Amino acid sequence: MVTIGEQPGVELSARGVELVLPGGGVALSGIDVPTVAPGRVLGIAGGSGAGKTLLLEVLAGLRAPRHGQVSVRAATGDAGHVPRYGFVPQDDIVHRALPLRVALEYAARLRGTDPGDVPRVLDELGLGDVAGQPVRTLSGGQRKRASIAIELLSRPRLLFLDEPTSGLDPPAGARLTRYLVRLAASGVTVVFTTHTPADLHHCDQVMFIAPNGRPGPSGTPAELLDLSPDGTFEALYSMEVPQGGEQSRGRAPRASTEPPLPSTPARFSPATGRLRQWAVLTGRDLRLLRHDRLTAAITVGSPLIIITMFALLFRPGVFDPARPSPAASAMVLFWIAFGAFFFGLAYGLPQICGELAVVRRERRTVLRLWPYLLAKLTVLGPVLLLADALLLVVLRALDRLPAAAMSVHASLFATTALASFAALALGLCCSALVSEPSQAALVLPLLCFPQVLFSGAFVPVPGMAAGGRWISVAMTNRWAFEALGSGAGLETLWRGGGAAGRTLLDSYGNSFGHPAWVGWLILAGCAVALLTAAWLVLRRRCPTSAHRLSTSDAGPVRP
Ligand SMILES: Nc1ncnc2c1ncn2[C@@H]1O[C@H](COP(=O)(O)OP(=O)(O)OP(=O)(O)O)[C@@H](O)[C@H]1O
Repeated sequence: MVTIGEQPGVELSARGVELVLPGGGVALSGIDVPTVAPGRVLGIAGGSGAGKTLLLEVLAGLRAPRHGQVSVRAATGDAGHVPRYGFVPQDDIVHRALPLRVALEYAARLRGTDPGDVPRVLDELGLGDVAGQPVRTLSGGQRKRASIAIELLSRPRLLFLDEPTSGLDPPAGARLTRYLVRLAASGVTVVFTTHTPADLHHCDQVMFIAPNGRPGPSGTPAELLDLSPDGTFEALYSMEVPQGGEQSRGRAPRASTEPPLPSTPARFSPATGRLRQWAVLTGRDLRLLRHDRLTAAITVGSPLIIITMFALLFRPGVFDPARPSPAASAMVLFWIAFGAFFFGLAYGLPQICGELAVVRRERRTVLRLWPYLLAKLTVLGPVLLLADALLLVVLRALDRLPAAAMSVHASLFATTALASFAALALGLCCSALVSEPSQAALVLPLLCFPQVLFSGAFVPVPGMAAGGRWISVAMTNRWAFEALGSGAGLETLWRGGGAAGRTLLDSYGNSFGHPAWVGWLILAGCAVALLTAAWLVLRRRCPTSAHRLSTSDAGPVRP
């Protein structure tokens, strides 16, 4: 039994891994991973596209192999024990707008670890001097170390790193590899992929993946160099060994020239429950807005610009019961409905796609999706409510809305608020579906057009073709427009509006005949359904790991 501090070490091995890609191609076949003892380093090498990342993901439990078995065993003899593990992806994925220390503090809180540990981890990785800098201003090598720092916060016992030295100059790469060796000497089992043969000299064990995911040679660096026809690692890249070939016998513990890192046990909060995650994520979203000034300015500024445009566009007095202007009153209400929809959609669309990689990474360890989505609503909801309220107050103050009882204005506000929330949920759902903010920008007009065309404002629902009527049922803007019309008493106004009013009453039929709360129920239902859809999309796109991090380090093994 091997125990590090209060934590047991972790042993990793795999046999006969075969992985099939979604398209049906076999990416890995017959791959054996030699047993990596606690506190040892395994380097995975191979040509570009050989399957190193895929194998790392299989070992980390992020992909299920078609055949074969991965064994991750805490060296306690307790089969139900789940070791803490970390996965550092190839890209340096950290919120770039945040100062490094702040980004790490939020990562620590999310994982239920002590944010007070952040300075120690930063110092260990030589990042203390740049702790206050926004992540986007760090060099490539510093960002790589920042990415590793995030995983170290939860003191993993098993650490996977995908090409940690890529993009670094040779001395920086060597420093990072030596750091990993020291980390291993403190009891962490380290597995990393690399394109740099020099990295392999630092490993306890090395395995090659031959082209097309076939098994390559494996063993200690010395054994492999003996095997190599020219005594270099480079000659082993294309070498294939028969399936089930001899595995590494391992080697005696390495005598490190540098002292191992301290292995003090981490201080964990009892759990990162949903409520705590929601609070941390809400704080982080607020902080992101604060540090990303341009986004904050657009968030606050765009409703102000739209409200100003509405104020300039509409004439005053169209709701005057003595001299109503029926067609103009319908247009005012439609554009209010569309404004509320647009605020919500424009806020929601950029939210997830810009940080999908971060979500994916956090999801592998601790992130729960409902707290994540609810944090977005918590931060953006009040801004939306404020924008909707301001829209109505300004238009009423300028006599673009009826001089009616408070209850009428409350009804209009409830409609715009629900329309905005439904659109926000639509925006979040589409944001989860696309991969890039640029794609989200392309989706914006595609989502807006049908909401204008099929809202029933320009072509009243009774006048639409059958297909259009069906589509209009799915348009939140239709229900918002009708609820606004009902709440503002559009039918009563039009009855007193002479021939023009009567014509409109005929063409709009029963559009405003139902009470506003019917529209509210539909809008609320749409918001819940779209938010659930966003959750489902995220669940599919951001899988959890089979050995997902348990911050209490005592949960059961997941199947
Ligand atoms: N999601 C996917 N769908 C289809 N093919 C994929 C997917 N992920 C990886 N592949 C393919 O599987 C093969 C192995 O990919 P992998 O990323 O593991 O290679 P790698 O050895 O890490 O390469 P590199 O060193 O260039 O990063 C590649 O041919 C890649 O195109």
